[in-house]
Amino acid sequence: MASTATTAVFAPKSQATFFSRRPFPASAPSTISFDRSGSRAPFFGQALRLVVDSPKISTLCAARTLERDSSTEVTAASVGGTAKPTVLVSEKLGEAGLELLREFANVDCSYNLTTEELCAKISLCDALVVRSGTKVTREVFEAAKNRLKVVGRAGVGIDNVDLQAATENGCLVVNAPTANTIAAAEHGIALLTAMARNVAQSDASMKAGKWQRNKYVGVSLVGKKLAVMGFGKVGSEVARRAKGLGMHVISHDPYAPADRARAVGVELVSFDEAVSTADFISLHMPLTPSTSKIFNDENFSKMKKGVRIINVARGGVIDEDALVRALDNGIVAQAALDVFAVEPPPKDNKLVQHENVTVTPHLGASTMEAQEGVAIEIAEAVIGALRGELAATAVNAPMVPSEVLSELAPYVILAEKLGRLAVQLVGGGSGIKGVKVVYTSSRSPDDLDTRILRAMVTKGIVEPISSEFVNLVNADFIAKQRGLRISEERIFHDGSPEVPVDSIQVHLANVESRFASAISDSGEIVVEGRVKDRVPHLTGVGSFSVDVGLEGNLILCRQIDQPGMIGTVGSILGENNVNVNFMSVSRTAPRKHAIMAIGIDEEPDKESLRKIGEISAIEEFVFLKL
Ligand SMILES: NC(=O)c1ccc[n+]([C@@H]2O[C@H](COP(=O)([O-])OP(=O)(O)OC[C@H]3O[C@@H](n4cnc5c(N)ncnc54)[C@H](O)[C@@H]3O)[C@@H](O)[C@H]2O)c1
Ligand SMILES: O=C(O)[C@H](O)COP(=O)(O)O
Repeated sequence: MASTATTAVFAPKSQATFFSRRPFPASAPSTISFDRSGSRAPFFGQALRLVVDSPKISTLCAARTLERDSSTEVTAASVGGTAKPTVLVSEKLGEAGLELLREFANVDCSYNLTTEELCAKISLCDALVVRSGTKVTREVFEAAKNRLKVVGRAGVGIDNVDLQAATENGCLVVNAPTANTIAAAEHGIALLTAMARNVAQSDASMKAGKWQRNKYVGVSLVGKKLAVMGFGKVGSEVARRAKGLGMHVISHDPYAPADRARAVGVELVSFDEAVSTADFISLHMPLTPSTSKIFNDENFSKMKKGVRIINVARGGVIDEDALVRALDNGIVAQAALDVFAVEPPPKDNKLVQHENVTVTPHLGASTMEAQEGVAIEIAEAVIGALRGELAATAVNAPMVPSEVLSELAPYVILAEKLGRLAVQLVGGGSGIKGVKVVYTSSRSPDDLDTRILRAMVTKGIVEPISSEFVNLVNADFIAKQRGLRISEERIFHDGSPEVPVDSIQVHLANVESRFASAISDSGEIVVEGRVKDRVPHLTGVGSFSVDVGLEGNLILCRQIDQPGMIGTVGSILGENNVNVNFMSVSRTAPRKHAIMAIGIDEEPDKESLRKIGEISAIEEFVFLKL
C-alpha cells in the first residue's frame, strides 16, 4: 500500500461549490422536496436534495387559526389567513423558542397527543417539534401525506424518530445537540451525590413519618474513584465537576483524545480497568449497537463489590435484568438512573421499585436554562429548514447537488465506509487524535474538491461512536470539537483523469488496534479502498492487500497460511445461515501469515464468532459492521 509519489495538502474550496442557498420567502410559491431514498447515512446515491419549487407551503399556510393554550391550533377547515407555515409543538418547549416560531409560523402547542391524534393533525403541519416523549413513527410520516417538511428534536437523542421513514418521506430531521450538555452533567452529579447520601430514600422515609438516622448512613465521595464511561460532551463535564468534589476520576473512551482527558486531569484507561477498579461508575456513552447492554452479567461480575452506578445516558446501555441481579447479590450497592430501556418504564419495573435505586424520569435536560437553550436552537433550525437554508444540525440530510454526487457517489460511500471500518479497528484506551486521508488521483487539485470525501470519512468515524450526526456543513466543526485533527494528502497517480480518485486511504495515528494486523509498518491503523465498477472495495488493511466488496459486514482474520481455512470458516458461517458475499486471501509468503477478508450479508451470532476464534490456525480476527 505504500506509495512514494508526490504529496500535496488540499485547501478547501468555497462552500458555494456544493451548496445552493435559496431563500424561501413565505409569500412565494414554494415547496421543499427531497429525493425519496436514503437512511441515516445518506450523502449520495441515497441523498436528500433540497429543492424549492412549488406552491405547497402557500396552500398549507392558508389556515384559519384558533386560540388554544396561548398558541394556535390549525384545523382541516382552516381557510384564508396568512401565508405562514404551521408548526406543531407536541411537547413543552421553552418560551423563547416558541416566540421565535410564532414570529414565523402558526404554532399549535398540543401536548400528550395519542398516536391517532398526532396522525390526524400531522397532515396539516409543515413542521413538528418534539422532545423524547413523542414517538414519530413511520405511521406518523405516512399520515403527513408529504406535507411535513421538518421534524425538530429539541434535544440530542433522536431514538424516538424513525429516521428511515423520515428520509423516505422527504422529511428533514434536525436536532439541538449541545444546549443541554451542562444540564445533563449537573444531573449526573446530582444523582451521584443524592445516591451516596440516600437523599431520595430518606426523604421518602421522613414523609412516611419515620426518623431513620441509622438506616441512611451514606458514603463519602472524597478520594473515591469515579470511572466516567464515555468522555464526550457530557462525560467530560461530569469529570470536571467530580474532580471538584475531590474524587479520583478515570475514564474509558476508546475514541477520545488522551490529551483532552489529561487537560482535565483524567486518565483514559481500558474498559476492564475502569469497571474493575472504580467505586462509582457514571455512564456517558451513546447507545449504539456496540454499547447496547454493555453493562451485563459478565461485566457486572468484573466490578468491585459495592460499586455504585449512575446512568444519565441511555437506558439501553444497561441490561436491566442483569443490574437487578447485581443489586440483589450485592455487587452493585446502589444505582441512580435517569434513563430506562423503555420510557416510561412499566410501573412494576424492578429497578424503579428497588430500595437501593434512585430514579428520575429522564430529567437530565430538564432545567429552565437548558430548555430555553434547546428551544431557541431548535426553533432556529426549524425556521431555517422551512426557509430552505442549510441546517448544520440536520440528522438525515446532506444537501449536496446531484451533479457533484453523480460523479463522486461511489467514492463518497467508500470514504464513509473506510472511516467506519477504521474506527471499529481502534482498541485500547489511547484515543483517536490524528486522522489522515490520502487520495491517489490523476486529477489536479482544482479538479477534485475533496471536502465531501473528508466529511464522509469524518461521518464514518464519528457516527458509530457518538450521538452526533455529521453532514457536509458540520463535519469540520464536529471533528474539531472532538479533538480530531483531520489532514489530507494527495498522491499523484498517472492514470485516467476520467476516474476522479484511484484510491482512498484512512490513517489513524497513535492508536492501538483490536486487530494488530491493521497497523501498518508506519505504526498507524491504515485501511485503503478503491471503487471497482462503481462498487466500493476494501483493498488494503495495515500492510496487507485484500480485495473485498464493502457491502453488509466484514470479518478479517490473520491466520497461518494452510489448506482448508476458507472451507473451515465458510462452514461455520454456513451453519449459522450467514451468506458469504466476497472473500479474499492475501499472504506474506506461502505457509506463513495470511489475511482473509470475508464479506458477509448477515451478522453471525456470538457462538459462530467464538468458533472462528477457536480455529487453531487463526491468530486474530475481528468482526466489523459496514
Ligand atoms: N439524560 C438526559 O436527559 C441526557 C441529556 C443529554 C445527553 N444524554 C445522553 O448522554 C449520552 C452522551 O451524550 P454526549 O452529548 O456527551 O455525547 P457525545 O457524543 O459528545 O459523547 C459520547 C462519548 O462516548 C464515547 N463512546 C462511544 N462508544 C464508547 C464506548 N463503547 N465506550 C466508551 N465510550 C464510548 C464517544 O467517543 C464520545 O466521546 C448520549 O447517550 C446522550 O443521548 C442524556
Ligand atoms: O437526548 C436528549 O437531549 C436528552 O435525553 C433529553 O431528552 P428530553 O428533551 O426528552 O428531556
